[in-house]
Amino acid sequence: MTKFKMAEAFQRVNDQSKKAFTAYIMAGDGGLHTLKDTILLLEQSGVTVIELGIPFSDPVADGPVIQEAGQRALKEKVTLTEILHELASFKEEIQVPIVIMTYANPVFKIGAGRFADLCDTAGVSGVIIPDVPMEEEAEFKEPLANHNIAMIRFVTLTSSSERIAETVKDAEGFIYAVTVNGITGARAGFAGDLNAHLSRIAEQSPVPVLAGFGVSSKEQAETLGAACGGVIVGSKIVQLLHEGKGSEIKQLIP
Ligand SMILES: O=P(O)(O)OC[C@@H](O)[C@@H](O)c1c[nH]c2ccccc12
Repeated sequence: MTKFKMAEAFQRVNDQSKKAFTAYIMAGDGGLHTLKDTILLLEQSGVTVIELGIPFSDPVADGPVIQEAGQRALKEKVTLTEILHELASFKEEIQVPIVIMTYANPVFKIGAGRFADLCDTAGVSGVIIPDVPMEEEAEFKEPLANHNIAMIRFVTLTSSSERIAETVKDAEGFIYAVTVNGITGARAGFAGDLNAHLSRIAEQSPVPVLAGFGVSSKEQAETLGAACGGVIVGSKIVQLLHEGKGSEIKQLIP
């Protein structure tokens, strides 16, 4: 059921002539007991997909806002297994598809097979592991595929056209199109030819292409979304939640 739930969510957005909006949050930031309410808030705000980050001690791609959220979550001592158990406990009450964003190490600790089983029990639709390149994805992807859970791939600004073609071929869930070189977090602006890059990927991709890194306003979401399937917003949402301003999240969605 799982990856199909995500495909249905994208279809619904498309039927309304809208673009997808994926919200990233850090599991355990504010305590694991807040997870359900945060997910329900995002669902009510109108997000299409939730990317649920797993705290990790060495988050190489995370910018300062996400790193700090990870530090707060690590202080709560929440583990990948606990997060997936917690998710399983209320999965019947949420509609919005969930994608788990974790570095490879927490998965290695429990094993890729057990990870896939726990994701399945938690009703997870997809998985993003940013430190696992396509060449090494098989050991994670196969057990996930047995449960119809998508393994999401990245395209970056420096990916060659051959690389892009290879990445979108058999892509699952969506393509994560990274909009800047570097780490996550707000940016003043984007490269002038970014929209051309995004639409080139979107033309070839069988699944939606979502642009992420540095998107922090509704205007940016609109501009980038015009060239592809939509956007992913992380740092801005993590910041708003931390400041107790979760009710403002809906204003970011075009
Ligand atoms: O925070 P930003 O700039 O809005 O970007 C999303 C990003 O934080 C989220 O998708 C993410 C969090 N950690 C990551 C690690 C790698 C790739 C992506 C991520």
